[in-house]
Amino acid sequence: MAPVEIARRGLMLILSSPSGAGKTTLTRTLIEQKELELQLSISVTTRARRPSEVGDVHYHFIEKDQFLFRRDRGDLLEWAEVHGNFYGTPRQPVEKALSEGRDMVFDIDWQGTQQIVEKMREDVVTVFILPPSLAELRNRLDRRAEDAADVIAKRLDNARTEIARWEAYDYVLINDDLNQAFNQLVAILTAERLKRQRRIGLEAYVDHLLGER
Ligand SMILES: Nc1ncnc2c1ncn2[C@@H]1O[C@H](COP(=O)(O)OP(=O)(O)OP(=O)(O)O)[C@@H](O)[C@H]1O
Ligand SMILES: Nc1nc2c(ncn2[C@@H]2O[C@H](COP(=O)(O)O)[C@@H](O)[C@H]2O)c(=O)[nH]1
Repeated sequence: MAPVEIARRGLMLILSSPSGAGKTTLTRTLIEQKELELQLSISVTTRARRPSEVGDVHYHFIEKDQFLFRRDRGDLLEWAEVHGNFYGTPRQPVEKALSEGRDMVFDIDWQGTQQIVEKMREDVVTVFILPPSLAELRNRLDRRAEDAADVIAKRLDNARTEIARWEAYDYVLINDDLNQAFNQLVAILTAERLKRQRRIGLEAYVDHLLGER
């Protein structure tokens, strides 16, 4: 017999952390696992592209005037200034995915998370990623070797203020062992996908079940 499919609303899985705690690594690993059927929300940013990044894959890299134009036209679901650059989530792909029952993953900061939670609480699952220590956070940013020393210093300066936001999140993970953190994320996703409120097809399914002879 074919497995029973229950219609479900799409969900928005949001990951935030101080710079270097590992949310990009975790997000990319989630997306690479095709069976998880997650779509990445590709943000617009005014930040310069890192050597390892590909435009329109990791970010849509745009100029500040374009960013402000898109923001003021209402194209962004949320936006924030982070570490001296502008970042925002394009609204249209999110609305399309959710209306089609597909799930999206977001790598955004606490300010953007707050804005999306205010607008769409029922569809949002928020996860804060903590590092095992501040020393390891510094090591990771150094080892990543993608940002200039002054950029790394600014990000480390901001880390304490960002970490202070952990209590606003539904789940908090410590990304010490990457595999463990990844498995914990998948467990969160699995449980959230099973939430009764999201499974809009359950009522019809139960009606059908009870109608059986
Ligand atoms: N559990 C882990 N153990 C060791 N290194 C890790 C772990 N998780 C991530 N890293 C490494 O740490 C560095 C920072 O990770 P990543 O870029 O994912 O952080 P981030 O939170 O997305 O940072 P940013 O906000 O600056 O984009 C990367 O080089 C990544 O490979
Ligand atoms: N509010 C938003 N924050 C975003 C978005 N895209 C990324 N980010 C956050 O910015 C910082 C820095 O990112 P980096 O790629 O320059 O290291 C990090 O906290 C991201 O989560 C967004 O669309 N909105």
